[in-house]
Amino acid sequence: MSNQEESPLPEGWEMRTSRSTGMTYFLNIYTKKSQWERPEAPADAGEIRCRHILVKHAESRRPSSWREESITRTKEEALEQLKTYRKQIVGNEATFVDLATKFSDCSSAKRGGDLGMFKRGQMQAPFEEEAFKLKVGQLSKPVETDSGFHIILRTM
Ligand SMILES: Cn1nc(-c2ccccc2)cc1C(=O)N[C@H](Cc1nc2ccccc2[nH]1)C(=O)O
Repeated sequence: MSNQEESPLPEGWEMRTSRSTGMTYFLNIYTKKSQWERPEAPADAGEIRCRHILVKHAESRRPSSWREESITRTKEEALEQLKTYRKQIVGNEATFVDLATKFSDCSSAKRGGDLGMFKRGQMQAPFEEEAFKLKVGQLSKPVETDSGFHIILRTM
């Protein structure tokens, strides 16, 4: 068995055997697309699902939310508050869903921060770029968009 056949496949791929030819092929478990060539990079997830916590500030695109009619905190204050939430989650002092429900400035707070499934091209670029890098279950670092500062948890 060659080294290649022994090394694990990149995330999101499965090795399969063709019923008709007996040849090995590779299946992207997200898009269900297959290829003959052994993949060298994680499978592109055509569509993912994430939760997020958003802390807006006075310079946000819409400095208002279900929590506060007029959001006046500074960008620095917003980022510090979001970092505090992230520390609480990483330290198991609070759950992502609980903090998102109570404190996220996005209307998705009512769903524990769940944004549902989305494809590339649907979210603001910095958010999309970070979200599609995440593995399922992974928590992002703080990400800035025109809406404010986010932390993202990929769930699917
Ligand atoms: C992108 N999106 N999805 C929902 C949503 C999803 C599910 C259930 C309820 C609301 C709200 C939003 C949204 O744009 N909310 C904005 C804030 C915001 N800006 C975002 C930028 C990127 C990703 C999520 C973001 N959420 C707002 O409430 O001012």
